[in-house]
Amino acid sequence: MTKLVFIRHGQSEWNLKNLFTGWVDVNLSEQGEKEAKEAGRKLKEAGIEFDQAYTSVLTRAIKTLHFALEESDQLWVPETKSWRLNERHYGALQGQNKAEAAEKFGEDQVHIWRRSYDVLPPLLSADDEGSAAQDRRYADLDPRAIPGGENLKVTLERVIPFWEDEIAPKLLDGKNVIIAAHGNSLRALTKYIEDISDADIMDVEMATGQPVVYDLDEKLNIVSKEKL
Ligand SMILES: O=C(O)[C@@H](CO)OP(=O)(O)O
Repeated sequence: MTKLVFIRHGQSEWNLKNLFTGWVDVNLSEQGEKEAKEAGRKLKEAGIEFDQAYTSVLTRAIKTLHFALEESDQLWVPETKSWRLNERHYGALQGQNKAEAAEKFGEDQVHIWRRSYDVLPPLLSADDEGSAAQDRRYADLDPRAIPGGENLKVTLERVIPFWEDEIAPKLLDGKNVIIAAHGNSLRALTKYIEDISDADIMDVEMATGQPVVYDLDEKLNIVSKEKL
């Protein structure tokens, strides 16, 4: 049996302020750091040992991974960072307050932007201040791959190639894997591996800093799922 663990980063400074975050590289809040360390203690208690770690290129996920691995005495575990595990890009909503946006555009519209499978948020253009096109960490990416805003469908379409090319082969090789990422990149992966419908995925939420542990058989079928 192979173990696959998803962990959404601990609370970020912008989760705390209730701001749309997406690809904006904010830090963990104090509470978020505690959540990440607590996750590590739970992983240790459960005796889960990893062979490979994956995370995004965003600080809040990377730090969550490191705190969790450090607390479980596994900071040495090899890790790969990829933009493909980034949070969904929230386009021109990034930096806006979610409650204020609901007042301005209506609760329903904001819910559709946040949880519909295929409705895009208002987009950011490549020359907008804050576009990822201006950010050195994406310099090697084809500029056409840099999003101006993503829905869950587009997020899934850029996460899955990374799953298929990098993560699934490790699991098939019997390696235990941890993925520290984001609410929506992990919802995309959850949808894919659990075969959740476009409608039902709207109701799936990931708690910050809570490890979700899957046992997978040799064909990567899910044998069990447990939230620590
Ligand atoms: O702002 C974001 O980037 C995400 C995660 O915090 O928000 P939401 O849960 O609304 O998709």
